[in-house]
Amino acid sequence: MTASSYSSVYPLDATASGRPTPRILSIAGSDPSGGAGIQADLKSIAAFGGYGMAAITALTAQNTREVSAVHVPPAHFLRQQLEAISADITIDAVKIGMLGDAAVINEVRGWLEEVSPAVVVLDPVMVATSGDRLLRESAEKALRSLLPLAHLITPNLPELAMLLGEPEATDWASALDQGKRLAAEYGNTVLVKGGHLPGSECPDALVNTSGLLSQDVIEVAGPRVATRNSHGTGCSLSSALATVQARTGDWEVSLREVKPWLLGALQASDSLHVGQGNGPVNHFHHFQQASTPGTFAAAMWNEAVPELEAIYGLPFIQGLQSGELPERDFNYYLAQDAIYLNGYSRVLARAGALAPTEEEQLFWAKASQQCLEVESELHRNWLSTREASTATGPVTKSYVDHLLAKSAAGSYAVVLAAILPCYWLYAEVGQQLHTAYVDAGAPADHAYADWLKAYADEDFAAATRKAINFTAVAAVAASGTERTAMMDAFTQSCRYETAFFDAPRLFAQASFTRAQ
Ligand SMILES: Nc1ncnc2c1ncn2[C@@H]1O[C@H](COP(=O)(O)OP(=O)(O)O)[C@@H](O)[C@H]1O
Ligand SMILES: Cc1ncc(COP(=O)(O)O)c(N)n1
Repeated sequence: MTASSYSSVYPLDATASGRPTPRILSIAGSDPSGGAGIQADLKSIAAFGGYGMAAITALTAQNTREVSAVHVPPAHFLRQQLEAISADITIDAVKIGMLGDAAVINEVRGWLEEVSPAVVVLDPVMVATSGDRLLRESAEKALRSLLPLAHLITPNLPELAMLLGEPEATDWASALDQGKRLAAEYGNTVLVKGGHLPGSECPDALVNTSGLLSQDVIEVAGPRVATRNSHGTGCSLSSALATVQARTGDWEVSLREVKPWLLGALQASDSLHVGQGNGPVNHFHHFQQASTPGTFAAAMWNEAVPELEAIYGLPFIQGLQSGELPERDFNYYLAQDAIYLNGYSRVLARAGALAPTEEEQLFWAKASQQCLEVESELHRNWLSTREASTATGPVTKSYVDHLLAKSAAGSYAVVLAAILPCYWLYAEVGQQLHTAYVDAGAPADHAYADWLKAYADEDFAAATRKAINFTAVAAVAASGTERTAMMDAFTQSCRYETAFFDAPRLFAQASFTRAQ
């Protein structure tokens, strides 16, 4: 048996939904491969709920491996683009990226002086990740003249060194010192980025020495992701910061919101399969987790698949399927299940108490009652003739404690996420075991025939689909923090499901050791 990439109980698909927004202008170069430049900016702006606009400074021919050509259109045409936008549209923030040459820089400077946008983030792009130049050397002086017009400057370490005319920093402390010197020289805030340093950590820090921040240096830690896919990280970070800053007006809040997103985008970059070189980051990874009930359900399923694989590999499940499972293990499982169901019933009742609609209240109240009925059925029909320990086992205790803790915390969405694996994984395992039993010709002399026949219950599968839907809908209404807590609770419960099926083996082992 294997866990397929799609749930057999619940149909997974996704639909899009819209969101409201600040208006953000990117003044940058085009990367036709979509990972950096205006393409990355527009994705990042959209990822943070902004309305993205783009005035193109230069066209590059590039992919994930190299920049093979750069074409800079006449600078006065850029000015026309900028004026067309500012004549009509209120711009809440501007992000500036690749500028190409001094003529372009001068036009941008002239326009900035005229319009004075409320937020200006300058990413002083000089060299691409691939090592190709994106700013003429002769334009470096002109670029420095733009710095006083920016509120936030986001150089990488080579760019920071060039702007100061110093050698590149090789450790974090000297990078911060350089950031302080640049901030002091131009009177603005500098974001010092750890991307170009070695080591397992990848911190960023906001630096401002004129008292604009709560401290001169606000460091936001983060782990380094082991990936080559860092094409466009600087572009993505700066445009995301411009967008959140336009909404919050606070650089620290903005960085603390953007940094974990960028980390997730780097971690999810492999799934994009774009190019052979330094690939792009996955800008919409967080959206894909929760913008619709379908996407959240799919994200939960992704978490559940490894646990299902583990469950199918357990001697308990394999023994249940073949009929060779020692009866002692099965009895232990049934006795623990009865204890578990009693606790689970209380948590289901709590979900009913927290439910936002009468339909859901009724669903969970009924589920809670049915759970107690199954518990007494277990005692009446399965346990009355068997010998099994009635003490609460360690896995049962931990699993129920985990559920009770989530229900005590009071978030309906989180309680549902904790409850769900018991439905979903049980229904999946039931269906697989039942199918395997039927495929084997439904042998009547199978030791667990009655159990396997009862396992794949269509009413239970229908209830599972409802439970998944309620959870996924609750996720869309939940805050980002609550969704993270949901995913945590869901994953934890999935792990307990696996441990629960493995508990009879561990109990038998421990009894054997004690008897020695
Ligand atoms: N491997 C990585 N793991 C985690 N974060 C990274 C990694 N590489 C870059 N970053 C982050 O990406 C952003 C861009 O950093 P950096 O690579 O220094 O700039 P640039 O893209 O301008 O060269 C920063 O927030 C940095 O911390
Ligand atoms: C048009 C354009 N703008 C900026 C960058 C820098 O991005 P990165 O340094 O992350 O490759 C790029 N490669 N292309």
